[in-house]
Amino acid sequence: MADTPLPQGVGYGVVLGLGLFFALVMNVITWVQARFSRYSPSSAAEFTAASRSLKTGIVVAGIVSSWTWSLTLLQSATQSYTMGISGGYWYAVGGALQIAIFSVIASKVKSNANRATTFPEVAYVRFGTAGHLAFLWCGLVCNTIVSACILLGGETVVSALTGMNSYAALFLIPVGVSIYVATGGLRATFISDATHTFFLLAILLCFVFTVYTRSDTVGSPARLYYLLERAAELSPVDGNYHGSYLTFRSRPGAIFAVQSIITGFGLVNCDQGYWSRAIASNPGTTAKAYFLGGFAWFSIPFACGTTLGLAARALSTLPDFQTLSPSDVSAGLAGVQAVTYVMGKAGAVLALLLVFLSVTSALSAEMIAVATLLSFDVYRQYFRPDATSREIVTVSRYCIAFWPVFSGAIASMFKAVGINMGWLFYFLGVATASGVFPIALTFTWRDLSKAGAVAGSMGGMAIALAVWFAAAKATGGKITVETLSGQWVSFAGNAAAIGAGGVLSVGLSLWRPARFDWEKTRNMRVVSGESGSRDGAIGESGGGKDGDVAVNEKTSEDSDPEFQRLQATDSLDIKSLDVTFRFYGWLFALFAAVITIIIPVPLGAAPYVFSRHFFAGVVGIQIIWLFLAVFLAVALPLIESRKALWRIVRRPLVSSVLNESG
Ligand SMILES: NC(N)=O
Repeated sequence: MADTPLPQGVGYGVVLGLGLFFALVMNVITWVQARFSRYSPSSAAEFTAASRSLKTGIVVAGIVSSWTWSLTLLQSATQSYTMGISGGYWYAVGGALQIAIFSVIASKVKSNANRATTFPEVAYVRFGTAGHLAFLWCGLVCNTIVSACILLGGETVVSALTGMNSYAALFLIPVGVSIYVATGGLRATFISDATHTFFLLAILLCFVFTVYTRSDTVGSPARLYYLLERAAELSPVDGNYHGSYLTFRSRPGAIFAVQSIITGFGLVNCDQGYWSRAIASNPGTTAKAYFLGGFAWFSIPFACGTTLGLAARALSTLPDFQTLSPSDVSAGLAGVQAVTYVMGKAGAVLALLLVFLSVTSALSAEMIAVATLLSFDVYRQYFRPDATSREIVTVSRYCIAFWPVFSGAIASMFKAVGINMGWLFYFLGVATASGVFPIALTFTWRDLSKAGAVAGSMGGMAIALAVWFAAAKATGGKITVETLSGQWVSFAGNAAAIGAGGVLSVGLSLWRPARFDWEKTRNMRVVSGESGSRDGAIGESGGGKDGDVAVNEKTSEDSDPEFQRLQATDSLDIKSLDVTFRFYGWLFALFAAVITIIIPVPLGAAPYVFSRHFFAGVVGIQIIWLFLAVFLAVALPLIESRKALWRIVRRPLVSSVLNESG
């Protein structure tokens, strides 16, 4: 994009002004909550795990918002722009499956390691230092690449729309986020997530309605259909049936489907953020929240692909639509250019806000995840085993201050050597998917051995990198940024990562099974000196009352609330958790079968290009799905927290009246 639709000042205004405004609002909320509810962010359990007591709606909002990266919005549109409607669909499948499968894994986390805070901690109990360091490495690699990817997506859009200096954007975007995360901890990220999700979905709905009902250039599914037919004549998709953008019979779509699913599995398993959320939620609500979160999140990349990506391709047939260079497309600018063309400056401002919101909420989740890993698995594990709750919170805050600088520097290095967000997306699977089997099996399979866990995660990563480089050399003659991002090359790296991780971890464990006793992880030690719970906070759970898993409360002589909490949660009803595990196992299998087989396979197997009516039906489903997401991620948290919100609003009012009259 040569000219920028907005002045540079708008870029700085949004990045710094809006970022600091959010920080201020979140600080006020955190202060009010610490003052008028029972949760204080000075406790480690509250800071890193939100006292493990959040309700379904707020966890759904957190999951949707933290899983909606700049990459989600931009790359899904790019995929549909380049390979047609199946691109955005497969992007959505890839991410939604991984979130939804956590509903199954989460029951196992609860029943087998409810006292854990991080996934490497559990590896330490099961496999000792080697397992701990291997998993910690996987976690840190994942958080580093994801943070860089999120920042590069945000930077590309901010500088393309406003001309803001790229390196300034990379370092300034995280400033406001780090302030509110450092003060409020995980619960602050959940609350900001819910707010972000509301605006994000509202902006997305605005784009969808403008493109399909109000725009002079598109304005209806029928007109978009007509323009896409022309686009297929002018620049047909190599490997698609009749070169059409409206078919699932697509070779690049099929390759991307596999890549997207592998990458998604690698990302959620290696990202501490998703384990934190599994732990933070009430046992009765965790599984439900993950399933609903995956279902709601699907609507976002699906809409970005089907609306923004396809609109960009359709508009490219018009003479006054600015041509996108291959690097613009790879950097994720297709969708942004489409809304800017359709809505003018208003579209540019909304796109800027949309991407900025997604960057900040996703980055806040990454920051808290990294701070949790560094404070629990480095500081407490290797430097200060008797660290108190307060010390852990202090170290977490230093880590949150450090992470923006570190990830900004890494992203700048990538930028300087010509690596953009799209390239990193393909690299993510290569770098993380070897951890999928070893990490997931750590919580679910007692026979997983130390050799299997370490060789699977670390050996798998080494094999994946070797295969990736070899494939680039074999197909492109040399190893360059460009040859490494070829579709078959990254497919080979992704497949090697998940395959080698799986074969090594399962194979070595079958050879010498560990026969692990889950009581050891159920009795893990927790941080000493936990306290800080008072009563009633935003998103607070009803003590398991609304859940589908029984929690047998026990009374204790001990006055420490954290001790009492553990007494209660340690007596989780394992049988009920097994029922939850089986229920969500079946539900997940059904969801996976529908979105990966029942819908796309017949569509892809048949020599079929969507008819005009069929396409209009898909657009309708897309809109209904977005509204369902609004209900699950915006309305539900408000409905569930209405009493706590009212208490928080009422207490300052009552105390100020009492102060005045006293
Ligand atoms: N969060 C993802 N995979 O977009």
